[in-house]
Amino acid sequence: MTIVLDQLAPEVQDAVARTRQRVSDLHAELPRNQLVVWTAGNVSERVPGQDLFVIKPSGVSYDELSPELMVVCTLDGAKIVDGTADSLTPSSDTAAHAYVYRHMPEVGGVVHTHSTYATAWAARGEEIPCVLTMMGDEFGGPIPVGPFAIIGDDSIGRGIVETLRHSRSRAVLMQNHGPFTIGKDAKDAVKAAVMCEEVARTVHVATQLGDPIAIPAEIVDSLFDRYQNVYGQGATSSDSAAQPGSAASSASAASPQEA
Ligand SMILES: O=C(CO)[C@@H](O)[C@H](O)COP(=O)(O)O
Repeated sequence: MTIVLDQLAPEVQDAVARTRQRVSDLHAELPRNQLVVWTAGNVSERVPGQDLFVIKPSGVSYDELSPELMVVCTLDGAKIVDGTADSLTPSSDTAAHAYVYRHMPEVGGVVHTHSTYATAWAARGEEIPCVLTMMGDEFGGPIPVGPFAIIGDDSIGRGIVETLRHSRSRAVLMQNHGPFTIGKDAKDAVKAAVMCEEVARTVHVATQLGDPIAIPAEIVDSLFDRYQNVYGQGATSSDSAAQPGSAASSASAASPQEA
């Protein structure tokens, strides 16, 4: 059945418009944080309460992106009639993002970059060991490597889900490709992409100087618990809501159906 945005309920159209604005704005964070060059990388966000998500169009310059150009897709990765030109195709990673949304109901945002240091670890197929308190805080352990996967079908999404399902990390280094991150919303996933690159760079520098010292598992647990549950401006703020990967989110997440 063809879904036509203009024919959806007014509140759904409003939710789509707000998501388009957020996703468009967040794309500016990728070049601003030096995570991408040219048109590489992409951000998406689930439309709250709907089986829809918003993602950038493929191969369009970051300078030209605007809310009106953000493409609206079903969770199968099919573009709906969203008011953009039929010729405006969604990101080449749309199938991967869609797979994550279908299989990880707690995830509200997905980001992919080719940030230099994280991608260098991915090129070696090596996980980033947890040797920084920032990694314990943000990722709750090492940042894992996902399998080599072909672009365009479910392979990347399957690799992301299979890897992150067994990890507290919200970042995965897809081998020979680059980092994909997840979050409770797109902003949260962008933050994970920024943090992933930062720790990839620092741990790389550390390995050039000698052998980094691993942080004991029980201390990683306590760092993760404090940062996820106590850090910041109070337990009621949205920044301290259950994160994908945290115990709270795992407890509430439905079982993946198709993996
Ligand atoms: O690595 C890839 C393809 O997986 C992408 O990051 C491209 O670099 C950007 O693709 P579009 O989102 O513009 O299609």
